[in-house]
Amino acid sequence: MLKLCEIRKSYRGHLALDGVSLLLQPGVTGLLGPNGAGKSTLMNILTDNLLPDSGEVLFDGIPIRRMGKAYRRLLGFTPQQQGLYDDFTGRRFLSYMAALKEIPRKDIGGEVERTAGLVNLSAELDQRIGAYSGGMKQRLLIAQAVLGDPRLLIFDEPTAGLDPRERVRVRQLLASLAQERTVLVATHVVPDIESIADNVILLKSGRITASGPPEELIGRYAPGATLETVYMQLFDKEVESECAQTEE
Ligand SMILES: Nc1ncnc2c1ncn2[C@@H]1O[C@H](COP(=O)(O)OP(=O)(O)OP(=O)(O)O)[C@@H](O)[C@H]1O
Repeated sequence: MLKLCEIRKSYRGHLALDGVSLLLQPGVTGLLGPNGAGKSTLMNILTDNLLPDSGEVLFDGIPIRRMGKAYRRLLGFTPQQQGLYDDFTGRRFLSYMAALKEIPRKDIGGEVERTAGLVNLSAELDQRIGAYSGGMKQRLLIAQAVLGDPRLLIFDEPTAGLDPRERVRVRQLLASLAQERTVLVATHVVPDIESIADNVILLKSGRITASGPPEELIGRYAPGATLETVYMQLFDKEVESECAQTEE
C-alpha cells in the first residue's frame, strides 16, 4: 500500500502540489485533472524521480527515499513520451529494459516471453518496433512496465492517440493487471478510466478536489450522468470564470 502524506512541491516559487495526501490500494486508481493540475509532478514524486519540498511517500509504512533500489524493483512506470527505438525488435527492447532493471541474465528470456504474452505481442516480438501500430507500441510499453512483476504500476496517458479498438484492449489489460497489483493511471480520457477504476482522484491546481469510486462521485456531483460530467462540473467552472475575466 502506498501512502502520500501532505506532499508539497514548488518550481521556482510556483506551487505545483499543495499538500496532497492519498492512499493507493490494489486495483485501478484514475488520476484526472486539467493541464497543469500537477499530475506529472505527482507521478514523478511517486516514482522517486523528484523529491517533494515537504511531505512523505510511504510504501507499506516505509519512506520510499529510504528504500532506494528496493522501491524501484516494486515499481513499473510507463511515461507519456514514448521513447521507443524503431530499429529494435520488440524482443530486443524488452531484453534491454530487463537488463536495465537488473533482472538476472538467465531469467531475461523467460521474462520477455511472459510479459509479451500478457500484452498479446508474442507473435510480433521479432518484428521491428518501427513497424508496430500505435496500439502495439503502447502494449509494448506496458509489457516493459510489467517486467520483473512489480506490485505497483504507474501509467501516464496509456490510451492517448489510440483507435477505439486498441483503447478497449489497453483498458482491459490495465484492469486485468490490477487484479493483483496497485495501478495508477493518469489520463485526460475520462471514459477510459470510468469503466475500470476502483477509485478516482480529481486534481486541480495541485490540490485534490474530490476522490472516491466513480459511482460515488457521480452520485455526489452528477446523479444519473457520467464521470465525464463530474469532471466538467468540477473543472469547467474554472475555465468559464477565467474566460469571463478575460472578457471583462
Ligand atoms: N520543471 C518545471 N519547472 C517549472 N514549472 C514546472 C515544471 N514542471 C511543471 N511545472 C509547473 O507545475 C504545474 C504542474 O505541472 P504538471 O506538469 O505536474 O501538471 P500536469 O497535470 O501533469 O499537466 P499536463 O496534463 O499538461 O501534463 C504547472 O503549472 C507547470 O507549469
